[in-house]
Amino acid sequence: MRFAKGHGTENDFVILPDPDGELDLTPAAVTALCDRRSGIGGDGVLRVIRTSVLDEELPEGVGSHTCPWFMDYRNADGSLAEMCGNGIRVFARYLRDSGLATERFLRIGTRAGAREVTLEEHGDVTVDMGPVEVDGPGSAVLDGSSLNGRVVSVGNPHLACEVRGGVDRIDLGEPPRLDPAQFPAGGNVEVFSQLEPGVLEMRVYERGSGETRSCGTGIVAAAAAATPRGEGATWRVRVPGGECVVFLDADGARLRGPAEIVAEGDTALV
Ligand SMILES: N[C@@H](CCC[C@H](N)C(=O)O)C(=O)O
Repeated sequence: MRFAKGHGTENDFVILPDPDGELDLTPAAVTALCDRRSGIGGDGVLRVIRTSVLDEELPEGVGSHTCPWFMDYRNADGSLAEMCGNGIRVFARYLRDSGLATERFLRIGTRAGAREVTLEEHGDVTVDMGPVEVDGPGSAVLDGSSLNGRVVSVGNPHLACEVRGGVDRIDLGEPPRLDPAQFPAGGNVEVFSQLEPGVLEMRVYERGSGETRSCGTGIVAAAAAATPRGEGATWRVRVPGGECVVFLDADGARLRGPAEIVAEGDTALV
């Protein structure tokens, strides 16, 4: 099986080109690929498949005539996720580099709906992330203590928690415990602090992958939680793996950041 490896702010992915949907991608195969010692290593898998050959039910607006390609995203533990903000930039870069797409403006299908992606002239990739819902308060139990935040949906579920004293003092070694009534399918937990006007720092514990160096949807969730309700804003968000920019307005969010393909090869793990 051909594969590529890519990352966006060091959130890294194994990319599997499967245009005609011939692959039986089991959770066990995903965990084997993502294993950092016995596999290729990654926070998740991006299966590149034509929307027209997918056999799962697609969200409204994700038709093969409007979105030829579907980002079939899997977390490192093999679970499915609705959306991946870093992954979709890497996915777009792969489509373009491999010649599967020739345009700079792409519309890509995801389980959270269709997303418009622009490969910028200067190298970064901008994604229209769609609507962002900032809901009521929620909490997580981390390292025996309770952390309060806002429940945010960016197509996938997040708890974005503003913390005092910097994000480095928070131990994200163990999975945060979330209220199953609020997060029936689990969730991603972000801790963030404002460093200066317009600049946030953030760390994340991702559902299905553990602590990662970055999470694009998490970056958007933190930026939305830091913005007073009803206001537009631009935030630079620093994560351990780099920096992204979030533009928020009444329609939702756009996320801009880097996307790189670093290797290609063959694997017998699938
Ligand atoms: N790393 C991603 C998010 C991947 C999915 C997430 N772990 C979930 O289960 O919702 C990003 O960049 O957004």
